[in-house]
Amino acid sequence: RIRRYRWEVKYEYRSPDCYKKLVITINGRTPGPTIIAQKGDTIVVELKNSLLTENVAIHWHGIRQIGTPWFDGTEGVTQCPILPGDTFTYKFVVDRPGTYLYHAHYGMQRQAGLYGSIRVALPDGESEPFSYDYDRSIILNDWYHKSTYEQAVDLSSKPFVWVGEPQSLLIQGRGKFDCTSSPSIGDGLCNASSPDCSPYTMTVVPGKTYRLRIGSLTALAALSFEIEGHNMTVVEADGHNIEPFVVKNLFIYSGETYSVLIKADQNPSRNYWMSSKVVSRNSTTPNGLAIFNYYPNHPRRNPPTVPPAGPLWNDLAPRLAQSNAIKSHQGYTLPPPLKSDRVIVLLNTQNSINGYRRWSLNNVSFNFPHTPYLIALKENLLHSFDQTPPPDSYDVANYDIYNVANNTNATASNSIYRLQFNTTVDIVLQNANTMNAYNSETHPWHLHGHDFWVLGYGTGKFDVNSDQKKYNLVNPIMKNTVPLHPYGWTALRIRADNPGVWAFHCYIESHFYMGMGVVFEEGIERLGRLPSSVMGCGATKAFYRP
Ligand SMILES: O=C1O[C@H]([C@@H](O)CO)C(O)=C1O
Repeated sequence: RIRRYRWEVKYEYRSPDCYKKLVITINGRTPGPTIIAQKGDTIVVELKNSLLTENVAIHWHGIRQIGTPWFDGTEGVTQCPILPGDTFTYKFVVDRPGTYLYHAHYGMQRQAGLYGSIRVALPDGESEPFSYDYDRSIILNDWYHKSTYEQAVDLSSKPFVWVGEPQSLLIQGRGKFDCTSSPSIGDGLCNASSPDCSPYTMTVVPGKTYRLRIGSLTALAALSFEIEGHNMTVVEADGHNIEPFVVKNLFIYSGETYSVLIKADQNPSRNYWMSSKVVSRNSTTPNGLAIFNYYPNHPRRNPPTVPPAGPLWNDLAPRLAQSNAIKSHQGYTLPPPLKSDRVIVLLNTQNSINGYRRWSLNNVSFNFPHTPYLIALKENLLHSFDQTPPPDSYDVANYDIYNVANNTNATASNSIYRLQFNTTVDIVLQNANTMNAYNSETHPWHLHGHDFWVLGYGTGKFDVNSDQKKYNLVNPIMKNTVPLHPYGWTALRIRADNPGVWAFHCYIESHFYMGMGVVFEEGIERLGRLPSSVMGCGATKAFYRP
């Protein structure tokens, strides 16, 4: 079946957390419309860019784009940006059931509000290994009052200006900024009586079980999410069924999706708080709140209780425990190949390069190319990017991950990793100290075009000989986004079997902007002609035939 959407993308004034600012909407909405489809459907989105003076591109997060790598929507990697006034048509197949997302993938535009959910149902006659009465989706987000332009200029300045902690947390596009907390906002910009300025409400019928699909698209924050007084049974992660486990609060990193089952089995005469809280950073951002409304109570009636405080921001142990608890559901996820053909270890560091603050992998900080890689490779425009491959490892013996390193040898480059088609590749993410003493941060890493097996997490420096022996090769989960914990490592295995060019990057908007990503190419020679609609920029102008 073909599902067609016609979207117009625009800047409009909104007050999602009571503070009025320009946000990007789709057909007037942020979050945008939910795409609801069934496995095997073809999604066609005709996107009109009405941003007036700004380009755009949309990434379909978690959809592998098998056979359509040019519609992955990653500006600079798979396509030229969509110019203001242009209409671009994305067309791709949703080949697996599960919970996915979509969002802008141009600069840091995602955090301006251009995002939404994708829900893919099973084919008729098939059922999940769990049951529920109703299906709902929410997106968790954080929210800044500065525009992405101001942030981009700040981050690119000498000395750099950090974006800081977000002003609010949003649940399904709604939050509450305390207008009185900032006396400088006295000019009507902060309006607690705006109709936008009210919490999201999820209404439930007592006794029923809800499948809640939760996605996080925060620009910076790692979150803990909970529903006061209710346990959640986690059953799906990034589109894969997992062995169910029960939590009071769910840790969710930007770019991840989970399905949880919640039974509305508490005292039905009142409402309950839904709450999100920043973890892993000593944040000043107040918790995000929404209302879990038991029908027929009034949906706007506040719960009679103080909202849950959430876990301690700096308690790493329960976060590691949750990462380690996620195992694939027997019979639903293919086991990984037992050996890999290549191991790429990526050391994550914060660096100073020519006085600019950057993030690097193995001392190489990613620069976007002027010509999208997919087109450069297919059309043999190899002069358009650095052909020296980036390194497969770092100086493991001599690098101290626990100290501030001066990294004087870091460079910036737009080179890419070329993987041999149909090989098995291990990627080990290695965390380290930032440029501040005693500080290592959580980084959510997202891979385009693939799901990877998560073979393990560890603390300290990864050791090829001993740590590989501890890999879970029995029931590792497959995901597309995974946390790298402070001072830790995360080991992934992929099959390089999807012809195309794929970004792999930290999901923190400002970090990817500051160079925290790499790009993989595989099997490019197997692809047919590229659609001309993805061309027209950089060195590809000559190949564009409308
Ligand atoms: O990239 C970053 O910069 C700041 C901080 O290191 C600046 O001092 C921070 O927390 C980041 O994640």
